[in-house]
Amino acid sequence: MLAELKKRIIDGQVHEVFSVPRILVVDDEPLLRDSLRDILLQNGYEASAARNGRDALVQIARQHFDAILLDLFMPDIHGTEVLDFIAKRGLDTPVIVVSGDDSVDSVINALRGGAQDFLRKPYQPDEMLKRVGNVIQRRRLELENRSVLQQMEQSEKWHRFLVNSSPDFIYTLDCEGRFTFVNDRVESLLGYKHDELLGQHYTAVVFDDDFNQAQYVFNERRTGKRASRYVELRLKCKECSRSNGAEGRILVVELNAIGMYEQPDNKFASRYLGTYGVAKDISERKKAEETIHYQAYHDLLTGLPNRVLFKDRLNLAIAQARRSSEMFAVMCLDMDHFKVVNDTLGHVVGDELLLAVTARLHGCLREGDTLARMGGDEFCLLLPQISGIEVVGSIAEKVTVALSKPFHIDHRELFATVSIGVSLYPADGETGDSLIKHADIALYHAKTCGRDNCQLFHMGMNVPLSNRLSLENDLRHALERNQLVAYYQPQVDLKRGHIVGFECLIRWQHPVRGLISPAEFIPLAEETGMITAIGKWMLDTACQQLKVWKTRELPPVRLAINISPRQMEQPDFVEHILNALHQHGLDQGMLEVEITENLIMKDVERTVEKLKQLSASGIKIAIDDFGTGYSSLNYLKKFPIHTIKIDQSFIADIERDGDTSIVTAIIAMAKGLHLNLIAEGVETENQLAFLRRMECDEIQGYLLSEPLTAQAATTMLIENITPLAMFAGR
Ligand SMILES: Nc1nc2c(ncn2[C@@H]2O[C@H](COP(=O)(O)O[C@H]3[C@@H](O)[C@H](n4cnc5c(=O)[nH]c(N)nc54)O[C@@H]3COP(=O)(O)O)[C@@H](O)[C@H]2O)c(=O)[nH]1
Repeated sequence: MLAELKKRIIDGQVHEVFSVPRILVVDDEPLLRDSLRDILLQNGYEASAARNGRDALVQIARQHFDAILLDLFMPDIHGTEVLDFIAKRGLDTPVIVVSGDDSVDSVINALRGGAQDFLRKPYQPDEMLKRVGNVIQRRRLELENRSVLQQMEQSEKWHRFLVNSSPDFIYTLDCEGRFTFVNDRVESLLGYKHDELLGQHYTAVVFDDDFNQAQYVFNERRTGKRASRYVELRLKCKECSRSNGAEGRILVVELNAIGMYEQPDNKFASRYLGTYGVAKDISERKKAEETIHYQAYHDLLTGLPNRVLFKDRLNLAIAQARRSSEMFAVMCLDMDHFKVVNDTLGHVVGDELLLAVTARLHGCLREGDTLARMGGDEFCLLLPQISGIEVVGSIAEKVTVALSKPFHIDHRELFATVSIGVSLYPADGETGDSLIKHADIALYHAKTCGRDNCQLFHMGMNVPLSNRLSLENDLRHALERNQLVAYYQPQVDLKRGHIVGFECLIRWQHPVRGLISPAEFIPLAEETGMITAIGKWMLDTACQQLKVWKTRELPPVRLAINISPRQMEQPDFVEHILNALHQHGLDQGMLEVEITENLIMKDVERTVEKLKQLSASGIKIAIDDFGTGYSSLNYLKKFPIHTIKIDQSFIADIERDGDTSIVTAIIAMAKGLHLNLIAEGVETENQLAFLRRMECDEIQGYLLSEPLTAQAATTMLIENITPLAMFAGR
């Protein structure tokens, strides 16, 4: 069977086809032509005939032949022109020249013209068939070779493409450790061109500190599971390369390497050629791991060690101090009133202040000290190798001095003080937790001692803390057990000398501890949320008192109650006040609510809305402790405010150093805005005289009266004694 699976290349593509070889017989002599064609047909070929040279050109141009039997001497064109035509068309069809002219020249010309063989007329049919079979077989082998070659080239191209487009650095080394192949990735990863690295020793790219470890993986001879896997190494990028940004860079890679052998399947029986390796760039992963690690141990705002890292350092300090019998200190610092800054000026300003405080605290550290942020406004200092308590004192002093200057943040001048608690190793604890706990207790004491001071822990401090816990417990029962009492401090009109109102001030009649000041339990009530119920109690009590006085037809006075931030936040805050007044049949104008500047600034929009509702109902609104908070004067115009209460610290200044500047400014401002003005904490005749001169509207203070029980306040109203009368004309 001549029909066979043939690979034919058409338009550069290899096509596999089954076909019978097709032969073209070109001869002008009809007898010869026909006999030749018949022999071919009888022997299984497909044969066509061309009667002259031109006919041959037409047929060759039209279709493909597997071989051509070509006569040379034809009347129209010579056989060599047909050969020319075939050559010019780039056809690889084998041609056997069949000619009566067997001169050497003729043969040479034919072969030069591209003929594959020469057959002299007359020929033996067997000889002719053998020649035809040969050229067809040769051509088939050529086609097959070409196809295999093309496949290999294609496959090589693919492999090269895959290796070069790999995100990893792929290389081979010879037995001496010199690069014999590097893929394209080397340029973007290490900054080298191929040629620069080929022939170089691998140490050219290994980071010096990693040489030892590198020698095992770069000289890897093992294959299979025992070969080097996931070895982490640092490679250095080409140093002089400025254009690619790889200069001086270190690349962290994960390397896999195996030995290469002449026969990969049988390394024992074959020669070792070198090492093949793949290096994956894991710099980004390492960076991410480092970030996660950093975040786990540092405070993100300040960059300081966090609680976890501080405890770790503390444990190290304990181990070291134990070995060397040394003393060290733990200092807990808490910023005073930081919450006010955050609540009123916002977290951005709060964060700026924390950063500025951190910077100043840094300036107070010795080498080896650790400053950590434990959360919020709380910092901890670890002071190793303390020679004596006086060192702690001087560091605390340094901190206080460093923070004493104002901070300029967001065009504002802010002040920050800290309360400090200190514990010492080993006297105050031998574990990290006990040292932190005791420094915290000392800090709590510093807070209760008026803030902005430093307290060294001593065992006696444990008691008041437990007191605080029992105080909290007792406060929960204070309401139901009727232990809360309202006191009333008169507010007197300076011109007329009449009592125009009272400020309601709460007290706690504790069964064991006696009368407890609100300064001691109101912050606790705020912290625990109990202030909401206590505030409601105070409002009801004040309303009841007003009702009693109204029923007894005493001169009408207003009562002022203090409102805490948590009360204001209650959704039914306004409703509750209006209901209370309504229930007791009271005129709204008899009640004044006192709020602080800081409370206003906490949530301006919502607060202004609630205050507008109260004001629209006739309830008066007073700003307490005026001048001490962080606020904008803008709200004085925006808010429905009736009264300003000058903070007692400014009134005290009049007496202390004769500084009247702030009071003078506040009075002028209140008058300009037509606001009622009350001076708080008036204790001396001197202060009274000044306030009278400045035409302050009302005063309140110990000079006239301390806060009174309901009964004493009632007596004062009944007898119509005006405390001011005593000072009239002075
Ligand atoms: N949310 C609530 N807070 C309340 C309530 N009752 C009181 N408080 C707040 O507790 C703080 C302490 O109050 P208190 O110990 O009663 O002190 C007040 C006065 O007694 C004191 N005062 C008055 N005159 C003088 C004086 O001449 N000298 C002097 N040293 N102190 C004086 O001042 C306090 C009044 O403060 P203020 O409220 O700012 O007008 C205090 O902050 C109360 O607000 C309550 O029911 N709810």
